[in-house]
Amino acid sequence: MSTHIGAKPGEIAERVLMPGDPLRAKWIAETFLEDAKCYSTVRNMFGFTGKYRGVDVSIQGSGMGMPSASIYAHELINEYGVKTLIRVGSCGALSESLNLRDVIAANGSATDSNMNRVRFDGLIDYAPVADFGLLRKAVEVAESRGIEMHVGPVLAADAFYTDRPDLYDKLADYGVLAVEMESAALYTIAARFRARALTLLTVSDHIKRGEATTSQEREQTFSQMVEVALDTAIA
Ligand SMILES: O=P(O)(O)O[C@H]1O[C@H](CO)[C@@H](O)[C@H]1O
Ligand SMILES: O=c1cc[nH]c(=O)[nH]1
Repeated sequence: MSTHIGAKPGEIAERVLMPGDPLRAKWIAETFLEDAKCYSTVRNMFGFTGKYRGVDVSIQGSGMGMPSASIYAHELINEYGVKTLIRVGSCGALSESLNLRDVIAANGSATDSNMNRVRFDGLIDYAPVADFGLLRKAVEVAESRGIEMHVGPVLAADAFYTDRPDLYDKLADYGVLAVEMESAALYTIAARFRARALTLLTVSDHIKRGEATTSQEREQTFSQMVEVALDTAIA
């Protein structure tokens, strides 16, 4: 057991999908894996391991925001030997060219989080980026499945409810596709500990148009993103 994950050594696969929502983790495990077993219920942040096309894959909820996701990424890599982490999250579209349910691969992650300012003494604006091999594979998988993949940078924000919508507009001007809350921390921790990480997102909200999916849809309907993530994880 690690501090926040209740798995025994060997119970977590080298390849892990990480949704923020623990109930999305349960849905993914029950819907897409064979012989899925729950290895952790600590804090109700469920984790499961099963087989996808004969390969061991785990699904670990990571919670909302970078402090929570950092804990799970750190422990998965350092205490359980995880090598590949693919976040499967929801996001709010900033770009007018995106629609609800579009799938995004985040090649890089801007952030308003202070975590990397502390890491680098405020001297460096570290650029958290996706693992190129995983990104390329995800794009190939999406193409082969006929899924349009939008590749671009996202914002990893500390706040879900922002006081600065003007900054969202500015980021959109600079090509930032969407906002979510974990990718910068995931990319940074994976880089630090020599693991591979990618963030895939499904547009659950459109910030400019005020469109939104329901919480049930966020939990149980983002199949295209999950299938791309699973095919990428086992490639
Ligand atoms: O759907 P998940 O993976 O939780 O991701 C997004 O949804 C949560 C906010 O509703 C944040 O965690 C954000 O990053
Ligand atoms: O962080 C997030 C996730 C989904 N939708 C948003 O608007 N923000």
